[in-house]
Amino acid sequence: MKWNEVSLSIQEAKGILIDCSLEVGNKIHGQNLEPPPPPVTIHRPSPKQRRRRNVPVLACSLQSHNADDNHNVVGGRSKTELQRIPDYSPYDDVSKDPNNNTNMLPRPLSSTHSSNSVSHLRVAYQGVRGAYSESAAEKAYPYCEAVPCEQFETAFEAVERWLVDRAVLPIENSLGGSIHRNYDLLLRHRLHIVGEVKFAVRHCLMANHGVKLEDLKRVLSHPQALAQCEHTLTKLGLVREAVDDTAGAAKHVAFHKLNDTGAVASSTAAMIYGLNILAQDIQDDSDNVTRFLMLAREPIVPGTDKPFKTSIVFSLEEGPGVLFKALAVFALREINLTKIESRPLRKQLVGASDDNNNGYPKYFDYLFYVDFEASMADQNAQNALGHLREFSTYLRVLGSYPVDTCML
Ligand SMILES: O=C(O)C(=O)C[C@]1(C(=O)O)C=C[C@@H](O)C=C1
Repeated sequence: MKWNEVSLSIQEAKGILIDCSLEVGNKIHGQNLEPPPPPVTIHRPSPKQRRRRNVPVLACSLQSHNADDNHNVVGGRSKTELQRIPDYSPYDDVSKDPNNNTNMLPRPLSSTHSSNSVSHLRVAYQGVRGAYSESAAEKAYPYCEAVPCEQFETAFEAVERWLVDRAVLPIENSLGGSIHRNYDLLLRHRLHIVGEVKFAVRHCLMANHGVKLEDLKRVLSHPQALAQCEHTLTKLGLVREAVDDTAGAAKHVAFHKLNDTGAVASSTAAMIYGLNILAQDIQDDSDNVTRFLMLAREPIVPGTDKPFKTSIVFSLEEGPGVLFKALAVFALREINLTKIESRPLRKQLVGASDDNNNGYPKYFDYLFYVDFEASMADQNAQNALGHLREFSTYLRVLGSYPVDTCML
């Protein structure tokens, strides 16, 4: 069995696609996203727009001329068709497809596409200008046009609808833990992880000029940022209020000229929105790192020339020791796991049967997300997934991508 044969069946893929086609109506910074126009198109910024950074996504209908997106017609079929029927990818079990024709597969990105060499890309991130996610997008793709999105889901949709080329979204933080919403969205959408970015997050407490620390009664920020500054904010006795992103908090405080409210955000956000920094490095631990995922419509070809990591999601039959057995497939082959996360399994997403637990309905089924240190180009990793597949009820490779070894 080949690495690309380990994934959900075509039937299951259909289920996910149908589900995600129902999810419409999100907004990219105030603009309603219409259902995808036929044919699928992408907004290519004019040279003038390209010079203006952070232009929010506009649904418009110019054809793509991006070298990276040259798969509009694949094997005689338009990209539109390929997206409506099962989303072909090297991760799908093509051997189960009666119409299997590898010529129809979109050409995967090469592993260099995930590296810093890609410029002129439009990269979606969640938040407004000055958000940590914007900095992470710029670290992942220097010279890219970073495109702000209101919600995580909007960023996923923007990639799927060819409005942008990539998305960079947070997945875990060394102090605050996992960003569960993005784990759930990874399953619901059919994007591929093509890279990761680790970003050192250094929070500042900021307020309008003239406002002193003792004037503050409350503080606004993203829930993750508030959690990362728990001790400091408790010591200061500030009431915490959660908003969509850290830079959005700074913008709100500045825009409304609040004089009893501060924001927890980056020094970049303080500069952009003209706020005064009252305290620096207020995170509970100086090692505060957020890991972001780089997402694309197509996977990269995994390599063995540098350290690679692979992310998978699976579910298991009920029974004693099944999780132990699942993890043993990696231990037996000396493959190191770097992350394990469990999330509730929503049956309609993976097409699982409505099974009973000794006659009692079962409410608590789980999906397991695992990251391991190996490339899917490595036979050892392929063997491990082949083994796991023997007793998993669902298995999908989310991506095999280079490890980020450079901290910013
Ligand atoms: O609000 C921001 O600035 C973000 O980029 C989001 C986010 C997150 O979701 O975890 C990213 C990094 C920090 O951990 C705090 C917040």
